[in-house]
Amino acid sequence: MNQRILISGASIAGPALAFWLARYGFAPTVVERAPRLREGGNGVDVRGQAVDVVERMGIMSRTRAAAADIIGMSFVDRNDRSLARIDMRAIQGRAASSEVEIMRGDLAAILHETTKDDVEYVFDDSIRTMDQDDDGVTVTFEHGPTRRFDLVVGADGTHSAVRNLAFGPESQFLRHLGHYFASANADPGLGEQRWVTLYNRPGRAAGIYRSGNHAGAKVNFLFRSKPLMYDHRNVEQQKRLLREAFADMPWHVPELLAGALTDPDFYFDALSQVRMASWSSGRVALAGDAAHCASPAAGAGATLSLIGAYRLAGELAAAGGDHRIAFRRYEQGHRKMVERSQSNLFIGMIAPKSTAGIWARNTVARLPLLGAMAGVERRLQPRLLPLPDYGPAAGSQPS
Ligand SMILES: Cc1cc2nc3c(=O)[nH]c(=O)nc-3n(C[C@H](O)[C@H](O)[C@H](O)COP(=O)(O)OP(=O)(O)OC[C@H]3O[C@@H](n4cnc5c(N)ncnc54)[C@H](O)[C@@H]3O)c2cc1C
Repeated sequence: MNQRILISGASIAGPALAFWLARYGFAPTVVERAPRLREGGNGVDVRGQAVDVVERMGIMSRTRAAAADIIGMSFVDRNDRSLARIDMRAIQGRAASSEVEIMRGDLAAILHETTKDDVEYVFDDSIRTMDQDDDGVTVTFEHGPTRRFDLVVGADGTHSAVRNLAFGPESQFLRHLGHYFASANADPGLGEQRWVTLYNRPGRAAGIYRSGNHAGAKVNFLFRSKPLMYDHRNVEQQKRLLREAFADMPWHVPELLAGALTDPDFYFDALSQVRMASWSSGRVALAGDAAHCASPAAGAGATLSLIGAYRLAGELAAAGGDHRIAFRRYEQGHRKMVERSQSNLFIGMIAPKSTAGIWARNTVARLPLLGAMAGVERRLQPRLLPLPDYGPAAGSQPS
């Protein structure tokens, strides 16, 4: 039952889901709009239960070997004098745990490399229409021929095309968090190795992210703004908005901007959350940011995607491919963790609204108690449902 599964999106959620589906005997196909695997983005965290998922996938040693090894954030003034530092390893409890921060592109590459022999990947294409009936879904594509699948999963990010087709326009589900974020590859020859160096003006932050395992750097920009009207697929419009927002900013911003605006992997988006009452509609389900983006400000996107993909595939296997049972159980198992992550934002710390706010942030950052306070807060978090073990014995295999 329900053997052929189409997944839209080849970033983190899509390939992770394909991995587990192939492991359980399903036949996944991944369609990705970009002509190749996208390499952009900063470090993403593999935390909590996602560590177990990555270990069960057998890719933990590769993931750890590619770790970005970031220590924390260093706040500087316009003359590069240090104002304060935050050791993020202590705050996240990373130093004494097996959790990993890894460049998003490196994690995507590991997932793709691990799955490419067992999974059909189609790059440079996108779903155009989906037509569900009792037995399956007929899918037409922008370029390829019409095909028939048993199930479709949208793992195509915050602006998911699958969600648009099956659930309606994104305006119903996207919650704007009052900021825009951009990231690009550039090497201005600035910033400290293994630190994110940040310069602030009220409501704006420009930064250099220099990981421990890459020669180049990532440059980042965050600015406060009410919702802006632009086409999220039009990169030139996004670049113009970024240029305008940072036009008068001192420090090294002019050269960071110059580098970012010429990078082909330039990434720009609103900080927003996806909130939905349900993650499935008939034979179509959503995974990762498409279902429940917590925003880069939560630092949980990759973790949630890895866990959600594990649960979705595992529930399908456990239910013998019955999507009605599996989609319900996937949601029951995963939602609590999503809600917890969506309420855990730290935007205010990165781009305080006012000069006084920047001063207060720097003062708090100098307190030695910050790591201990975060540890207490972590221990007070509500307990999550344990990660199920969906071995082949957990349920019947698809026939
Ligand atoms: C280039 C890039 C840079 C990022 N940078 C950061 C960052 O710096 N910090 C951070 O916290 N998060 C970043 N993210 C988001 C982060 O990857 C996610 O929050 C998290 O890893 C969950 O991933 P996901 O697979 O659900 O979605 P995403 O990582 O958003 O991936 C969605 C995938 O679907 C593809 N896609 C989109 N539309 C279609 C379509 N119509 N048809 C087929 N494929 C489609 C996209 O090209 C992409 O590969 C970035 C994402 C991308 C794609």
